[in-house]
Amino acid sequence: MTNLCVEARDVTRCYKGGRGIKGINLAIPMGRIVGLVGANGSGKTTLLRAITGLTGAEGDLRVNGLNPWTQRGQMMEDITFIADTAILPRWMNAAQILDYVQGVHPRFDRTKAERFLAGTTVSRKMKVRQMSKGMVVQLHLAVVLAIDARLLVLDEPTLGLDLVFRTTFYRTLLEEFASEERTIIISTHQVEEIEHILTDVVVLSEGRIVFQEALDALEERFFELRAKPEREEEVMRLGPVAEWRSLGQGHFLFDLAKPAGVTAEMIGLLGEVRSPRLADVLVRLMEAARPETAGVGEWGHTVKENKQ
Ligand SMILES: Nc1ncnc2c1ncn2[C@@H]1O[C@H](COP(=O)(O)OP(=O)(O)OP(=O)(O)O)[C@@H](O)[C@H]1O
Repeated sequence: MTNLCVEARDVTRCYKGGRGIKGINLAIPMGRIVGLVGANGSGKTTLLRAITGLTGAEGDLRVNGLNPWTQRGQMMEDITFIADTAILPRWMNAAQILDYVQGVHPRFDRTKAERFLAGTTVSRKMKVRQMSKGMVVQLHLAVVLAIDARLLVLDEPTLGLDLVFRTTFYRTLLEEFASEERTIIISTHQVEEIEHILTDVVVLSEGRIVFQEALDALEERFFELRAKPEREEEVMRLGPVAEWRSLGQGHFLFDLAKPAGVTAEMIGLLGEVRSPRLADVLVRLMEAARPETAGVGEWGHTVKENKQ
């Protein structure tokens, strides 16, 4: 029995013009909370739809050990997939939605959902169209948290919500759903909002995975150096993976995994070193992976003027 929740080997779904996802290799162990990050059109939704069996693809894909295309019915008993929290049928009231989920999902615990809703402002008789977006999220959370699934797939679940509801959504998810036996995959554009709950991050660019790493390892791997102009030539010789300017000062991102031989101590001799923000690392890596910005080195260099 495998302890991998998602295992993808060379998964490819090509649309016209070479768009889609290409050669995806992924191994997500059970119990992880994975952030799927990438620019618009990078393939996040396509990958999540393949994982949930909604989109066909070439290659090998196993979800909880099952084939999403030939064993979808059985596979979905253990998965909850939310494409958008705003899609609940507007003409139904909260109680009818719970009736519906109870009818279609064998692992739905109605009592648990009712208990969760009792602590919110959503009443059982209220129709979805009468609810604010925040209330719809509460209702959605009640459904999600009451389904005893081993994999929860969320495709930009908090789009269009205000900060308070976004924060509540993720906090509740972490407190009420996450466990060692459950895996969560969340696609998002706002990685800084969820980085505190993630264990891993996967970055897509133009349909390919350009980076995947556990967050713990990321902290050990990446350093940001602010160097004085007179030291910049020396800095460049150490092979930063990206560089940008802010208020005239050069910022250099180093990945200690490449090139081999560079250490934090060597970097520290050339200026002020700090841990970069995750969002900064990911944005620089995504920029560097794009053909129009890629330059020297495996990731390429990006030189950007940051006006802030
Ligand atoms: N059914 C389809 N037919 C044709 N092209 C498609 C289809 N679905 C997706 N694509 C293309 O595949 C690429 C990846 O799309 P996808 O929706 O997976 O990206 P995404 O990363 O989720 O984007 P966003 O962040 O904007 O939601 C895009 O270029 C898109 O136009």
